[in-house]
Amino acid sequence: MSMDSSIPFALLLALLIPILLHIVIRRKYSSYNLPPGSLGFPVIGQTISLLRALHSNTDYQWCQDRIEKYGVVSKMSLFGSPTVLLAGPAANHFVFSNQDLIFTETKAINALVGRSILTLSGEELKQVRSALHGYLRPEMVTKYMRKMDEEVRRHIDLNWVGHKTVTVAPLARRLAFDIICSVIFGQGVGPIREALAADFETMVKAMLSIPVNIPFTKFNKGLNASRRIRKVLRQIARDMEGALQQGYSSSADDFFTYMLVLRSKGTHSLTVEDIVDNAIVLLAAGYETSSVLITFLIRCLANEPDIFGKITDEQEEIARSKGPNEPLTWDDVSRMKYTWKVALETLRTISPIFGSFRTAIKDIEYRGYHIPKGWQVFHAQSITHLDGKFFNDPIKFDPTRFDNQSLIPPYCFVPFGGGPSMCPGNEFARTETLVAMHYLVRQFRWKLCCKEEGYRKDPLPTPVLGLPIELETRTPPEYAHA
Ligand code: HEM
Repeated sequence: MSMDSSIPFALLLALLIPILLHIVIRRKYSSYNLPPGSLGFPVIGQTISLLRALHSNTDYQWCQDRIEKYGVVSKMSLFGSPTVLLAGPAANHFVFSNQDLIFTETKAINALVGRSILTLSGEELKQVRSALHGYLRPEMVTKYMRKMDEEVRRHIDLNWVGHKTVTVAPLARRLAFDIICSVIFGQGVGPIREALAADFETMVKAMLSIPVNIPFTKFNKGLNASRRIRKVLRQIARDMEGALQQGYSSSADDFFTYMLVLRSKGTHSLTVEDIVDNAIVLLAAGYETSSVLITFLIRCLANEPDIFGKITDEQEEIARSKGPNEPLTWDDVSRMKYTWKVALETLRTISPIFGSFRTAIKDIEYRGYHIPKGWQVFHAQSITHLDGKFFNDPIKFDPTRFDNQSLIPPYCFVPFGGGPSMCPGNEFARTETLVAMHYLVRQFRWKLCCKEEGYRKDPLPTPVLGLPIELETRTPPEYAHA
């Protein structure tokens, strides 16, 4: 076929394939009332357009455009699967409480994090969920305060003090990683933690990669990193198991001991290998999201001097009630009410998690439409955060919205999700963020180096330059500790 004659042929094919696909789907699901919308071009569907929107941070508008065209339930095709987009408070309630919609497993996630809360189902998932939620419940977080306080001070002394400029995003990632590492398995500072930090960065990048396991692909590097992480954690878990068997271990604050004690009581039946897999998820889920909150909170404060001033006043007041070098306590953190409202407003305006992908494990009906078994749901949960129907003047940064949280309509503010899979780490995230802000605002003032710096979703919000800021020291470090 000559070049000239192949062009009309390709055009014809481009026209015919969606029509054929439409006919096949119509036939297969003739008895179903499928949501409105088009599945687009085979395999690709709307994937490229969504990825482009995430990258340019226009995903909110992307979803709104579809909602205006088709309503709050519409079908499309994403990452090779027929998908239904669900948005709005009613959809949030529906998805969070629906046991027949499970997190979509990808080949990459399965390979990288093994048998964990993200991939288990049925009774095993219930057991793991209850154990993890128990490990992160507020009474447990009170016990982790001391380590959080130590890690924040160490981090600031090492990375902020004496610097004229710092780049916030990588520092916030490292701080959140150090905190969770020291809490979860008591891994102190040193070469093991350094190696783990590097391997986690590589593994997390591979979670959304194309699962092609040939040398030097993102996925291959992620797999190798995940193997090294497993080896280190397995050894730590075995050491803890040994200590427990010999009666040496008195505390169950570290995740391994906590899980091994629960197993000995018959609460779950996970192997050491499974416990390691879940520790990996806990670590990754914890530091990825909290670091986004800390980063954007720092950015918001640079843009809002009045709010910065009020937070400083609140933190100074708390510091005045403490002795020199006295670590923060749970009571101190409970008094940081205004600072937390500012953090909530940060989560509203820049939610670390835009949405999630779930898979229907049986036919489901929503608002009169069918979601067939095996289809994906793209749940754009945070779209309600910026909807003027629920938040007056939604673009305005206004922490007073959280003065009376009962006025916020149900399922409209959901940064931590909801229902049985609601983020168990919310108290942990709140505490570490407030501890970090206490020491930062007491010691420094800051300005953005680049006022126009935007951010993209990668898939979590990431400032394009990493958020460089100019620092001015307020209180000399020797006085800032308490
Ligand atoms: C600002 C910080 C955080 C945000 C915004 C956040 C947000 C979320 C969201 C939206 C979900 C999914 C809920 C759903 O779709 O049903 C989730 C799940 C989860 N998060 Fe967080 N998270 C944060 C911090 C943390 C921390 C610090 C930890 C651990 C220490 C953690 C551990 C988890 C785990 C294990 C799950 C899976 C829960 C399950 O499937 O039952 N998160 N988080």
